Amino acid sequence: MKNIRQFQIQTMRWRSTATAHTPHVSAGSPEDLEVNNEFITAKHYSEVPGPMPWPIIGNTWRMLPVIGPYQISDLANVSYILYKQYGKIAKLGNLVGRPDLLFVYDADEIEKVYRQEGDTPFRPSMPCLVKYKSQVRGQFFGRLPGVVGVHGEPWREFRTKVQKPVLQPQTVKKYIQPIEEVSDYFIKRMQEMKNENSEMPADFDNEIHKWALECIGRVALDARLGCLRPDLPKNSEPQKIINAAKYALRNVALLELKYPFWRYLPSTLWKKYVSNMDYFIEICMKYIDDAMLRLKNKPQSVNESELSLVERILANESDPKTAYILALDLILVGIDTISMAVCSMLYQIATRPEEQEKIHQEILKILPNKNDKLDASKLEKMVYLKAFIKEVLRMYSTVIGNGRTLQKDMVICGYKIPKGIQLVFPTIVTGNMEEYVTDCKQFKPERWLKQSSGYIHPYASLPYGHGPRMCLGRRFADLEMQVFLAKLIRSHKLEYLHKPLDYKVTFMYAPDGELKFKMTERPTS
Ligand code: HEM
Repeated sequence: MKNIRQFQIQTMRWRSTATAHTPHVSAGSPEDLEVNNEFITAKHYSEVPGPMPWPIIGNTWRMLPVIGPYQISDLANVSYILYKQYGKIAKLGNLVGRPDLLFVYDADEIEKVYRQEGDTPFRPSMPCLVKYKSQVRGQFFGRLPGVVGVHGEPWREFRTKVQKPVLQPQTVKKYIQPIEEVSDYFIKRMQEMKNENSEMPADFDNEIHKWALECIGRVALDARLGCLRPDLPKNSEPQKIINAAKYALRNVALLELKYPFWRYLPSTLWKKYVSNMDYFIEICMKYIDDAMLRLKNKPQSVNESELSLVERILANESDPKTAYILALDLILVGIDTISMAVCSMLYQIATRPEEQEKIHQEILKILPNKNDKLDASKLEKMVYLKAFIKEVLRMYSTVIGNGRTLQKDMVICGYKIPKGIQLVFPTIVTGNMEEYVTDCKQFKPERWLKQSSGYIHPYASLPYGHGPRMCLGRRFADLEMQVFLAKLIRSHKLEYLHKPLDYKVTFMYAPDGELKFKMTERPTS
């Protein structure tokens, strides 16, 4: 709020001088002049349209149970409603304990913000995690507490250390075979899970979470955690890790928007959040410690290309804590995101037989024999499957939007927006706007193929975000989805024979209901 007040005083000053200067540009080049003119002619921040705040409680009441019209589970619709009511920029202001939220639905303006974000972009999500990492368990996390819920220089320093090993295609390729092994085993388990109608159990989404944790275990810990064992008890450690990671992510929106009072008083929800995080770290650390011990005792590989992700990080780092903290971050955000994306992919495949057949035919050509194994060049050839994945993420973006806290004043959609405001880029809306995507209402994976004639604005559908802060796990996420779907559809036909499901926001946006897919083995060739 202090920033907004400063900004208002500043803009009053600009208005009172005929040859106004903005605080961050000096009139010189034609571009500077253009920016200056933009600031002079832009409308004041207070004129940005949006729902009227109530006295004292502002707009937070809109998220409250019963009386509030905005439900967290319905945030995707709220994004649409704000767009329909107010246009390409809408302000949800006067929220308890937090800066205003400014929804931007203009892909050109989104591009402008991303292009100017500098090398320490600020993604405002999860202030509860910021407080947990920096204050509640500040001693444990230390000076470089990872990337999630970390900002400024500490974020940049940590991200620089891990960026190359995590995103290097060479490292990712090393995991094709391990992810294939985990996925093959999971598909076998799915066959065993089938009921008398050949359908998956009602809690199949939990089984997908186990597959996701098993994949992350291979990537971040070099270990098979045994999550897919048929006899895994409900109170097993892997299941507890899944529950704790889900709890941590799924309560962020509640803590941030519905019950933000933890900022002032340690509310029950906040205390639960802290004890859940403590518990999550305690169990994960056991597995991470085991992994580190195993790696320490393993004969050193001289060839860098042989090294796993963790080994690469350990080889470049004198402090093993980097590998520990990276593993915690990847496990925390890498289970529920990919699992809910896979739930969405499976639902779309099962309910779109024509597209499923195209995927099947493509995979058959690439893997003609039942026991053929995958490699990088085969995955490369799966252009239709990759396009299908992109199209699901466009129409049903698993993460419904991204955000940035403005680090300098900017003109957006013709309004002067002060530093400190939190921008929301609702991918779920912009990815479905005709202006940015030709025939946006049609599900058309072909639009992503090279020869397609349709138009897609490059900043309208960004499921993994953009720029230096873009999703750190995106290469693994793409690999895991591709490998699992390719292997499943190569060998099985998938159907969904129940009432159509609606999509809902938990933290992720995914089908809401029991995923009782029918799975029929295809004749082997
Ligand atoms: C389909 C699945 C996934 C989607 C849609 C997704 C989406 C996103 C988005 C939108 C961001 C914010 C990026 C930005 O600010 O520009 C993000 C950040 C992040 N994601 Fe993902 N993600 C997925 C899977 C994963 C997986 C599997 C992992 C871990 C293995 C992961 C790890 C991360 C991390 C660590 C960050 C924080 C990066 C930073 O702040 O530096 N994600 N993800």
